Amino acid sequence: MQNEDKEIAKGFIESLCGEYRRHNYIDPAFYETYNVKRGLRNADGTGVMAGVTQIGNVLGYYVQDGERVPMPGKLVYRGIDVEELIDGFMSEGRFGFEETAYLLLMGSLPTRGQLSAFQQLLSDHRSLPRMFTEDMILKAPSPDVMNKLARSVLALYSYDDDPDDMSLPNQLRQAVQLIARVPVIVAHAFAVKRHYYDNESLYLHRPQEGLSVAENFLYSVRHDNRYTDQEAKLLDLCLVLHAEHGGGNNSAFACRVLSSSGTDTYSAIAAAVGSLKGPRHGGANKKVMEMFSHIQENVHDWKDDDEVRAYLGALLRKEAGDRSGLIYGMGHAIYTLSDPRAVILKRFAKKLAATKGMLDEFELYESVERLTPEVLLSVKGEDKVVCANVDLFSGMVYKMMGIPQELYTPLFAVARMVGWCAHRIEEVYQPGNRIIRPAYKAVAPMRTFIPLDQR
Ligand SMILES: CC(=O)SCCNC(=O)CCNC(=O)[C@H](O)C(C)(C)COP(=O)(O)OP(=O)(O)OC[C@H]1O[C@@H](n2cnc3c(N)ncnc32)[C@H](O)[C@@H]1OP(=O)(O)O
Ligand SMILES: O=C([O-])CC(=O)C(=O)O
Repeated sequence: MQNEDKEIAKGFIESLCGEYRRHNYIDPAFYETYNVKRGLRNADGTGVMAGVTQIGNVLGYYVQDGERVPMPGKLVYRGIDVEELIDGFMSEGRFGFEETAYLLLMGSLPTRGQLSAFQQLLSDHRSLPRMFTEDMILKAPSPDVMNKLARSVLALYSYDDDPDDMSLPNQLRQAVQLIARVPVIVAHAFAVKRHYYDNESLYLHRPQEGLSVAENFLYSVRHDNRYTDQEAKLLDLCLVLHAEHGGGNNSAFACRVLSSSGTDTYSAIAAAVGSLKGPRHGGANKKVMEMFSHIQENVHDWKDDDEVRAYLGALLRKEAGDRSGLIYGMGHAIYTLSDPRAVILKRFAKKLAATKGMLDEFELYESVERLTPEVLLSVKGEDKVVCANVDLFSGMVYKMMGIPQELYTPLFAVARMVGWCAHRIEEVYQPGNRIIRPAYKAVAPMRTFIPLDQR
């Protein structure tokens, strides 16, 4: 398009925006008038009950005499407290992500034999279809790895001999294949992104037989393939912590909504990837890093609470940062006093910061965690109990491991793929499940059609 035509098109779009604004305002008071559950949340902030699941449970409050009472957060996978699960495999010195994937998909902890057969199955399904990287990743690069991941998941449909077969064996095969392949897709999409957008050399590593998901990931994204056992075990822990979060989180629910229509696995999972990319959901881990670079640039004395408080206030008033009005890494739909994953990650972040000489930065994160509730109260009058969520410290851990920022949200997707697949299969196989179809209160008044020359 010529520059002049671009200007005309821009002017027309601006006039369309004015037209849109004139006819499309919805008064927020309607939510109360019509008792509409904004964000599918009840008036007390609890989520509307939209389904039944055996996969994961997220506890952040209890209800007493009709009141929501805050409590320390708990995350439960298939009835097992995640903290107990982690202690279990870590104390025995093994990787836990594959075991967690088996637990979440199947509903029971694997025996030694089942675990090694499952690891082998993942390994056998890891390689991408012939020419997939060349045709689907290299030829249409994206500056955003999550965008490339969503498109690649969708593209896998055309490489699958039975993409629409809804039988359990086929659904499980697709789930295992996706869990195994997504780390490879992410590694290749990242390499291609660096090559095309950052003018870096291109290297594409093949996954190695016998390595865990965490080891293979580090092996693939590093040009020299090198990693330490300590790094791989820490990444494995991060993957376990991000693997699942109940049926109501935005991406799992998106996956369940699509699955309830009877659509194929790739469509449902691509939608979940798209949801996770959002900055209020998994994309927050990348936003946390951007936010801290703004804080670090603009707050001169990181130890001065008044200065930090003032900057957080400016963030909330949309006067600083990305002007979204959000303090990323803080707040959660369910957790109140604490997010158990943030508690664990904070512990590791502190240990790593001490060894890397980054304690000042760690303490700044702690100040943001400590000061956000009072700033939310003073700026927005919001007195809900808010805590750090999983995204506050995960990025700092990844940063100290030398993992590039573009991979933070994709790593979340690598882990959450397990939860999405488990929720999809549950949605498809629950007897009595119906298409998910909530209602929207229509508020536009009726009017008559006006012929074109009379408008
Ligand atoms: C993996 C994950 O998805 S974890 C979450 C990652 N997201 C973030 O870190 C982004 C920052 N946090 C947030 O935006 C929110 O806390 C969410 C999206 C996580 C949860 O949102 P909600 O369930 O609506 O939170 P809640 O009911 O506590 O919100 C009450 C109000 O406080 C605001 N609020 C809550 N947390 C924050 C925050 N961190 N920064 C600014 N405002 C906040 C909400 O926007 C809402 O305001 P509104 O009434 O004007 O709409
Ligand atoms: O549960 C939610 O709303 C968000 C989520 O997925 C998580 O915290 O991991």
